[in-house]
Amino acid sequence: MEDLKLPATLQEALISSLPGSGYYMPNFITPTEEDYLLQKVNNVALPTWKHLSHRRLQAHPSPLSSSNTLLAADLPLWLSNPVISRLHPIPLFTDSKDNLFSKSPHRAPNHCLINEYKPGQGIHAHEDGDAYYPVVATVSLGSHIVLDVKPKDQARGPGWRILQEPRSLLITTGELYTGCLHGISEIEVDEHLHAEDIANWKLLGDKEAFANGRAVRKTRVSLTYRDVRKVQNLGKAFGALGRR
Ligand SMILES: O=C(O)CCC(=O)C(=O)O
Ligand SMILES: [Fe+2]
Repeated sequence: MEDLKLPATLQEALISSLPGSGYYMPNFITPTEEDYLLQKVNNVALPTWKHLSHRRLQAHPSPLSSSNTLLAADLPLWLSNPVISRLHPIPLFTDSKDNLFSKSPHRAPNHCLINEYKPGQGIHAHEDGDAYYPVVATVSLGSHIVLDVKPKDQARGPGWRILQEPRSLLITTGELYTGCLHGISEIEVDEHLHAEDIANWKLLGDKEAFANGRAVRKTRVSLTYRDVRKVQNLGKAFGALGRR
């Protein structure tokens, strides 16, 4: 049996050295679940992938419209379970009735963007913007990667580096979502992986794997779960037309 040791509350997973709210949980899924999810990601029909110059991506249940609206549909079961079902019961803090998505418009993620990066690929510094409620929960599959975070206001300093191990969950919300940019550099080897350089060092699941301060990247897939604010229910839209 592959045992998971999840924190009892989100507070226990807080990356305390960051300016706003970031949470990190190593080993959020098991190696068996990681294999299963990678198989699901890789077995989609080829046109599901959108090819960008430095990564490729899938959007589930579908891409957003040009007005950032999601057509109402459920996430596929393999994206809900085990990730959302495991995150849902974790309270914000002891005795809290709230979880990560309690205050989001749909009280749960309704969208998942899946990115794939080969070694040497990445994503330029950007913000995710207000199409989404400001919470992103990201599961990493297949490889570690380093997320670079920097304040939009450069006067507030150069920023932070978050090391995401394979099978980990990273949550960015609050000031980290709204006040910072995030990106992944286009390199094949991550270096300077030390306690002083990595914001979530204390929370890592396997510090030994980074003992020499460097790690060669493999292909990494990220499942990024969000709650899209605007959802359009086509059934209802057609119903309204029919009544006219
Ligand atoms: O792959 C990641 O962890 C980050 C992806 C990202 O920033 C995005 O999809 O907006
Ligand atoms: Fe992003």
